[in-house]
Amino acid sequence: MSEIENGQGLQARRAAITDLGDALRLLIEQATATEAPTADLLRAAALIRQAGAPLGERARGRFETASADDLLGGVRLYNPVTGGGSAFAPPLEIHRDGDVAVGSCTLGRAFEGPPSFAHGGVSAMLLDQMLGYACGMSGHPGMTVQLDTAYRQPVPLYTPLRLTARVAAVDRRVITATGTIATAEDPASILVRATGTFVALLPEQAQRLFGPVMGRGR
Ligand SMILES: CCCCC/C=C\C/C=C\C/C=C\C/C=C\CCCC(=O)SCCNC(=O)CCNC(=O)[C@H](O)C(C)(C)COP(=O)(O)OP(=O)(O)OC[C@H]1O[C@@H](n2cnc3c(N)ncnc32)[C@H](O)[C@@H]1OP(=O)(O)O
Repeated sequence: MSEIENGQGLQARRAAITDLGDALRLLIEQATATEAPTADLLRAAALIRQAGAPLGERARGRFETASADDLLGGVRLYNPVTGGGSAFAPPLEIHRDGDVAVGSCTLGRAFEGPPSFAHGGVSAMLLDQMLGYACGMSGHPGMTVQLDTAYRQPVPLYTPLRLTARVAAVDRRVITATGTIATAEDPASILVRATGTFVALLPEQAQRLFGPVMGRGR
């Protein structure tokens, strides 16, 4: 894509993707929290369809990575958990602190399960990402083959959260990682704990699963 062949164009595109993601996340928050009159809902639906139409004119296929992504460099702008371009992502921000991955995010209304608290599947999704990041960070990237979650207390919406993950054991291709969710205000009170098992892919497994994607050379 010639538009992003120079680095400046790439930075501008990534910033624009994140700007669009911010706008979409605001829209989702407004749309899930709204009690506006019914006529306003219909008007908004029509305007949103109109606004989105140009985006559909050039779309990538299933096996094409986004031109602004850098798969091997770990840049995934549409990751549904961490991606700044994803309407669906909180987004979760993760950084490394020694051998621990530390994450932060705040969940809005769209992630609600029990009234005023997060859906359990959302907590599992956040922890899967955290554990996967800890595996990659430790030099043992793998795919999740099992994820066990213990829900000790509900996770509140509209509250800054602090997540952690670390690798507990590596046995040849099998990596075990553990993680937690707490509020940023009270990080010692663990709301959700998870233990995940990850498997490092054999070359033939990687080829079978990701060959069609990697073949495109991005
Ligand atoms: C890619 C390079 C990246 C470089 C990254 C560097 C830094 C990156 C930093 C951060 C990365 C950031 C974030 C990470 C992102 C996301 C996290 C989310 C990850 C996911 O969300 S990913 C999607 C969900 N995930 C799947 O979609 C997997 C479906 N699955 C399969 O595709 C197969 O399952 C496969 C191919 C994985 C394995 O193939 P298979 O199943 O045939 O297993 P195989 O024979 O190869 O066994 C090998 C050993 O695993 C043991 N084993 C198997 N299952 C087990 C279990 N349940 N419990 C305990 N051990 C188990 C066996 O017992 C054996 O152990 P042993 O070797 O000791 O005998």
